[in-house]
Amino acid sequence: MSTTEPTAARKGGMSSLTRLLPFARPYVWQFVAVLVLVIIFNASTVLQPYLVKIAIDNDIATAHPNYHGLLVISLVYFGVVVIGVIANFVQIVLLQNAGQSVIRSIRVALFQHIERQAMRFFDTRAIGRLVTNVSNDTETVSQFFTNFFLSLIRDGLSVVMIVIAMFRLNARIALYAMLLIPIIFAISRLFRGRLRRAYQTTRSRLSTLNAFLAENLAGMRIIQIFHQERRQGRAFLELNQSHREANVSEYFTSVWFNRTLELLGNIAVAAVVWIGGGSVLKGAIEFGTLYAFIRYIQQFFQPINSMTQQWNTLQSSMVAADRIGSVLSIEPEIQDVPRPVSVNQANIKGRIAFEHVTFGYQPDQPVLKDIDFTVEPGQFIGVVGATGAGKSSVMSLLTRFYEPQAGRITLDGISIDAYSQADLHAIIGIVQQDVNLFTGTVKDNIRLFRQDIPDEVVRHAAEVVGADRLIDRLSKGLDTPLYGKGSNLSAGERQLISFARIVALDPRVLILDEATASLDSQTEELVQKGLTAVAKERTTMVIAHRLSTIRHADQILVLDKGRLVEQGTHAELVARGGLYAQLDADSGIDVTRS
Ligand SMILES: Nc1ncnc2c1ncn2[C@@H]1O[C@H](COP(=O)(O)OP(=O)(O)OP(=O)(O)O)[C@@H](O)[C@H]1O
Repeated sequence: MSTTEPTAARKGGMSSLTRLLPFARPYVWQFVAVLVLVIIFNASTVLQPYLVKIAIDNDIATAHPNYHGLLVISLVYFGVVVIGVIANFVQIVLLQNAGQSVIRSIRVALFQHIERQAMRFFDTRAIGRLVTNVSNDTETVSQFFTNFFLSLIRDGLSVVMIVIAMFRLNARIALYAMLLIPIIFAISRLFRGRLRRAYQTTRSRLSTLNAFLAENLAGMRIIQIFHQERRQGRAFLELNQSHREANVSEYFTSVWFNRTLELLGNIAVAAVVWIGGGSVLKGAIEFGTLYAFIRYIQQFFQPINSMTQQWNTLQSSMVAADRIGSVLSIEPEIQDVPRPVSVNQANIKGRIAFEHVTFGYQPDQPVLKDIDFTVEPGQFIGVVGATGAGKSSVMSLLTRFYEPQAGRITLDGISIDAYSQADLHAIIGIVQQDVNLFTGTVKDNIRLFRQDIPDEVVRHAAEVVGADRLIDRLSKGLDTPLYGKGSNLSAGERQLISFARIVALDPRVLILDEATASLDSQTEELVQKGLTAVAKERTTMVIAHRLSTIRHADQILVLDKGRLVEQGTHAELVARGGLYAQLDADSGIDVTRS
């Protein structure tokens, strides 16, 4: 959170908070029950001084002390306290349960919403920021549903009940007490801005500290290799120092505020003792009434203090709700058509056609221009071209991660837009150079947590790509846990897992995006053999830096600056003497660097 939150964000925050209210709908009865329990608890608190007053006036400070009446009042007092404690306990449990359930729903909805976004969404956003949205911002909003909501009803009701009780006891002293309200209001106003600024500064410095920590932990290897430990240590110290100062200052402001209210409370008690004591001496009011007044004045400050503190909660919840709302309001750029074609995986042939496709990540800067080619079912296609020629972009369009500005892409003669994205992604499988592994076991990563894929299939997939030797070496075989992104494996080993994954998931169309780059030549040969066997039954498109990988392809597409400049078999293209032939002359060399 920045130190100066934009006013617009705060203004929009209230409506963002209201937009999150539907998440609370399933728990409305729990909130109603909380309300009832809060009333019971408050009534118990307000009743206690009144019962003591009755005991003093009727049974103690009277000419005829009444022991029996005292016992009855004591028992009633005890009963009232017990009811209050039970009501308070159940209310806290119910409210926390409802509040946390609301947050769980918001978090899941937010995550699922982010999952549905097209790639452009992720291109333009820092992942760290989205993580903050899903974890911290939802946490902050949860305080609205628990602390703020509770304070509003509990403390608001307390104040009202105490005021009523005071007026019922003695209207004159109650009116004097009401003089406190504008004073409390002025003090709260004075501190409100300071408290908010102090709170926001602490939050902002904490998030800077977290970002620094996350970045440095992820880049520890670079820090150590370049001897930056001391410098980063000093930078971390400075961040912690500024966080410490902000925290102390926040605490200081809050203590100042509380103590000022406490002082005012004590001055008010002294005034009541003076005014009320005088009335007792004159016999205008009873001693018990004075006692009750003193207790009410003390009780009066607690809810007001608490409500003022909740002002911060409301402010931060509004900012957080606004940030959540701004993500939730982004409609996924790429959506399924209302009635996608129904797909039977077994009947998919895997014929792919690009029809005059033009595409740019920025619409006015095309990176693919008028791309037109057809891949017949079961063909093995190589795609080559220099760095930035557009090879990966072709694959991103085929998987519908992005949509072309012009032209059409079809699968088995049907535009890929007509398929649901879930079906399309089940038909087309991709292996990239950067392998993404998830926290879980080797098996989880091969079958991508799909429990319907049996162990035998996973093992067979590993054997096909030669990953079985690796797995046999691991301490627990397929059940070996992989740490953060598979850091306990080498780059090549991670790649083998991703090859096994594609075999296990069995897509009809296979895309290998420079996938064998991390493998040594011996392992690559093994993987190639396995993949050739797998590729036989399906359409395969391979982006290759090394021409040897695609020499035997049925067709090779040569891209140059976003255009498809040549197309044919290796022999045809070499004979043609164009760009491919030039690349081939450097055969064995990484063609992107040629
Ligand atoms: N997500 C993106 N947002 C904006 N521009 C992008 C994005 N991805 C790629 N580009 C640009 O599009 C062009 C084509 O990139 P692409 O990744 O398709 O090339 P490539 O042939 O696969 O390159 P390489 O061999 O280096 O992987 C490049 O100019 C690149 O800078």
